Amino acid sequence: MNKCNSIAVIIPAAGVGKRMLSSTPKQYLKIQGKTVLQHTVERFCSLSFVAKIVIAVSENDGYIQDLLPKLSSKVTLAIGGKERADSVLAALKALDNFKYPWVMVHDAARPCVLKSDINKLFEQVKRTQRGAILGAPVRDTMKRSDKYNQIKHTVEREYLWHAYTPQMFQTELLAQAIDCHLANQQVITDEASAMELAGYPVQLVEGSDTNIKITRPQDLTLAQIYLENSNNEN
Ligand SMILES: Nc1ccn([C@@H]2O[C@H](COP(=O)(O)OP(=O)(O)OP(=O)(O)O)[C@@H](O)[C@H]2O)c(=O)n1
Ligand SMILES: C[C@](O)(CO)[C@H](O)COP(=O)(O)O
Repeated sequence: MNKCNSIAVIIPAAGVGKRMLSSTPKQYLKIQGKTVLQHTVERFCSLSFVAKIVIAVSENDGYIQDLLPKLSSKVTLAIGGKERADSVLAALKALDNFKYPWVMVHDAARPCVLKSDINKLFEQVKRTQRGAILGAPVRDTMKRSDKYNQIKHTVEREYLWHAYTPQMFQTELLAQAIDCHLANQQVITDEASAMELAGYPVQLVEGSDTNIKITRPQDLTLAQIYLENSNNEN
C-alpha cells in the first residue's frame, strides 16, 4: 500500500443465517428501511481508499438483483460457497492481485462497524505493511465448559480478545493461506486463522464493541440501536 492507496473489500454474504431463525437470510433483513447488507456496503463505499467491493452471494440468492441498483458502482458479485471461508476464497479469486495487492474482508452481518474503526485498521496496516484485524479485549470472566455446560475451568482473560471484521491482509497471501488450509480440511472461521496457521504475524487493532455480528434474533434490535447512534458518526 506504500505504492497505492486503493484496496478491495470482500463482503461474505452467502450465508443462510440458520441461527437467526428467520425465513429471510439475515443479510437481507431490514433496519431503518434498508437491508443489513446495504448498511454494511455503505460503511465502505464512501471511503477514499476503497476502490472495489466484491460481495459473495449464494448461487441461489433471490434478493441481490433487486438490491444491486441501490449499491455503489464499486460493487461486483462473486458466487459464494458452502462455508464462509469458501465464499471468501471465491471472492479473492475474482480479484486481480496486482491491481489490489491488499484486501479487507468484512462480514455482511456486521453493519454497525464504525468508519473511524475501518480507517484505524487501514492506517495501521499501511504503517506496518502487516496484516491486522479489528477486535476488542474481552470484559467478562471467561469459562470453558464441557458439553453439559458444566464449567471445566476459568480461562485466563488477560490478552484475550473478540475477533471482529474487517480483517486486512495481502490478497495473494490470504488466498494461498485459505486455499491451503481448506485443502487440508482445516476449519477456518476467520481470515486471521488462515494467516496464523500459515505462520504470518497478525496484529489486533482495538475497535468499538458495537461492531456486533447479527447472529441471533435479539441481535437485530441491538444493531438498530447501534446504527441509529452511529449514523451521526458515520
Ligand atoms: N457459506 C457462507 C457462510 C457465511 N457467509 C457469510 O459470513 C458472514 C458471517 O457468517 P455467519 O454469521 O456464520 O452467517 P451464517 O453462516 O449465515 O449464519 P448461521 O451460521 O447462523 O447459518 C455472514 O455475513 C454470512 O453471510 C458466507 O458468505 N458464506
Ligand atoms: C469472522 C468472524 O466474524 C470473526 O469473529 C467470525 O469468525 C464469523 O464466524 P461465523 O461462525 O461464520 O459467524
